Amino acid sequence: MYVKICGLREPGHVATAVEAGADAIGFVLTRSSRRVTPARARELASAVPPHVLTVAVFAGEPTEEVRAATLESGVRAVQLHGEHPHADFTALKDLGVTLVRAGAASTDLRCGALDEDLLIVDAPRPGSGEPWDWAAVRGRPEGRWMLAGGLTPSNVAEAITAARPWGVDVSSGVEVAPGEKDSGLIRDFVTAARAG
Ligand SMILES: O=C(O)c1ccccc1N[C@@H]1O[C@H](COP(=O)(O)O)[C@@H](O)[C@H]1O
Repeated sequence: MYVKICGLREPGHVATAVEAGADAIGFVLTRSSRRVTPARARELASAVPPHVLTVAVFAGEPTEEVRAATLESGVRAVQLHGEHPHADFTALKDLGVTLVRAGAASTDLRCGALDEDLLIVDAPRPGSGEPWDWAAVRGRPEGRWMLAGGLTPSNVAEAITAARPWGVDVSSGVEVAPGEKDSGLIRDFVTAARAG
């Protein structure tokens, strides 16, 4: 089970996620209580070993802004939320980073439909911590796809059973307050996801 921990802002939480065995770590570069600057994302990403994917998260920014922020942060993957045309993914190909498309269950559920490398199937309001009907997508997404939206250490096993994803992605569920991660919850989430 591939595990991504998103919305990290502090070096201690980055270290915890790496030690706990996360496969990917996300930095939010869009409007959010978890937002960090590209410079801060670079600082945080510099402590992440190469086997862990560093991801910059965007939601609706123009491609040129995404490109500039990605280069400045030095991350190895870009995650785009929202209604992006195929051309936006094509325009980012030359960056040589992993492209991640994120959308709700109503979007095209074939990973690679827009030339992305990974797909995230998320709640209607990304980053809200709101659970949704995970079972509704069971058997529908194709390829390498992660389930997100309202996952926590307590419910991730149930969500995996319901939706049968390739991976899982969490932000709110490992926080004690909006934007405030908790090391214990990060560890618990990775353990529960792997056991699920
Ligand atoms: O985490 C955010 O603040 C965020 C803001 C805008 C777009 C995406 C965001 N995060 C993504 O949302 C899900 C996690 O949601 P949840 O908080 O666990 O319910 C995940 O894909 C994050 O990368």
